[in-house]
Formats: sequence, structure tokens, C-alpha cells
Amino acid sequence: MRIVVKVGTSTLAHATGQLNIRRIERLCRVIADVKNSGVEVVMVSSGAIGMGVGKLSLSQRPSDVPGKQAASAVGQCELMYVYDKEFEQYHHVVAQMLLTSYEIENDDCRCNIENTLQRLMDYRVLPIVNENDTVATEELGIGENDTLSAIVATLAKADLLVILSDIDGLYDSDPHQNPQAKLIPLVREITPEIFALAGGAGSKLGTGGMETKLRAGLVANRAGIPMVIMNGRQPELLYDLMEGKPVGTRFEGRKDV
Ligand SMILES: Nc1ncnc2c1ncn2[C@@H]1O[C@H](COP(=O)(O)OP(=O)(O)O)[C@@H](O)[C@H]1O
Ligand SMILES: N[C@@H](CCC(=O)OP(=O)(O)O)C(=O)O
Repeated sequence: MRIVVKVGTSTLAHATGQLNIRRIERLCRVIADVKNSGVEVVMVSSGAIGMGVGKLSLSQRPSDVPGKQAASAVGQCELMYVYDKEFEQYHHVVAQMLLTSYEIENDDCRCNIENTLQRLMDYRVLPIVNENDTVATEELGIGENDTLSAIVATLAKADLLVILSDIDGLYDSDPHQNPQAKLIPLVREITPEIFALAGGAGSKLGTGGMETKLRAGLVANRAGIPMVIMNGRQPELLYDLMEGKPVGTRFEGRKDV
């Protein structure tokens, strides 16, 4: 069993933008334990820009591209330092992989990414992937990590993509706008009607909202990989998911499309 777990900034940080220490400790503990149970894990983690903003003591997230790139360059070190420290106590080795759409679309580069991922799996290492924000300008970049996580799931030939969000899953409307919204536990096919349910980001930290997660679901499902959106505020739910219990919203991967 090989899974890709995507973690968004809103799971890793408080609303202030500062690291949510208790959350990240719980998340790393659960992922280390899931790995110990024999599941191969690849993480796709956001948070570089947010952490850079904190480390540089900027009053707000930069809105211009060089500002975001500089914050990310600072924050990516901090992010990997935190992951390294957390996973080290459970004797797991982490690896950093920074990617852009240029490499993913280039056949030779993509082959190298796949080979590196496979060898890291053979070495029982935990790869932690992020977009290489320094070179990923708006034209060259994927722009957000929901889509990147689906691409990584296909490159890693994963059995499941798990997106940890700040919400329990896909609802029939945005619960931050409509308190009566109902969770949809299973989506067999991501149709235009399903896209019509999705709104934008729910917090200042999140970038894509549900729309980018559904686009990620299309990429994963087309490769036959199911996707689950679940709440990253309760990382222990990953245990239930691994035991086959219903968690969040599951988007079934259809092998025939
Ligand atoms: N139909 C919907 N169901 C659930 N959440 C939705 C929906 N439409 C919009 N959203 C918003 O998407 C947000 C999650 O995406 P986002 O803010 O990008 O955070 P992250 O990527 O960190 O999970 C939710 O907090 C919610 O406000
Ligand atoms: N590469 C950026 C992530 C951008 C992104 O998709 O963020 P998020 O919506 O929190 O998953 C960073 O590390 O800050």
C-alpha cells in the first residue's frame, strides 16, 4: 500500500500564520506510525511561504511574486527542519523534493523524478514534496499543491491520495457560508454538477478551496487512484482510513477512464 498525503498551510499553521506545534507533532506521529505499519507514504506539504513570513517577521503574506518566492525560500528550510526533527524521534528519514511543472512535463526529468521516488521508497525514506517556488513563477508554476499532490500520486503510482484540509470533506455547499451544509461521503464521478458545489478558499492561509481539490481528484481518478479529502485537524483519523472505515469524502478512482 502506497499513499500520498497532502498537507495544506491551514493544517500546519494557526490563523496567525505561526506554526501549529501541537498539530504538526500529532500529524508526524501518526504518519510515522502508519509507515511503521508497512504503508509507504509520500507527503506533499505546503507551508513554506507561511513559515517564511513568520521567520522574517513580515506583518502579512507578500502579494507580489518575488516576495512569495523569498518567503518560501526562507520558510522551506524551516519546514524541513521541523519535519526532520519530528520524524527523527521515530527513526524515520525524510527527503526534500522540490518540483515545478517544467520538470513534470519534461519526459527525461519526469523519469528522474519517478526513479528518485522509487529509490527513496526502497530506502524506506519519507519524501516530502513541495513546489519549487523560487522558479515556479505564475506562468511556469502549478501554483497550488492540491494539483501537485495528484501529479505526485500518479508519478509515485500510489494506491490512494489523501488531502488533509481544514474541513471534514466536500459538502453540498461551503459550510463557512451555509451552516446547514451536508457532508457528501462518496463521489463516484467528479462531474460538472460536483464542481458547481465547490467554492474558494475558506481562510486567509488556504489558496485553492474545494475547486482545486476537485481538479486534483480528476487527475488522480483518471489515473485510477481514489482520493479522500479529510480533516487535517484530526490526524488520528488516518488510522481509521487505513482500517477501511469511512472518513471524509472519498472520490472513487475509475480504472476504465
Ligand atoms: N462545497 C464545499 N465543501 C467544503 N468546503 C468548501 C466547499 N466550498 C468551498 N469550501 C471551502 O474550502 C475550504 C478548504 O480549502 P482551503 O481554504 O484551500 O484550505 P486547505 O487547502 O488548507 O484545506 C474550506 O474551509 C471551505 O471554506
Ligand atoms: N508552495 C506553497 C504552497 C501553496 C499552496 O498550495 O498552499 P495550500 O493551499 O496551503 O496547500 C508553500 O509551500 O507555501
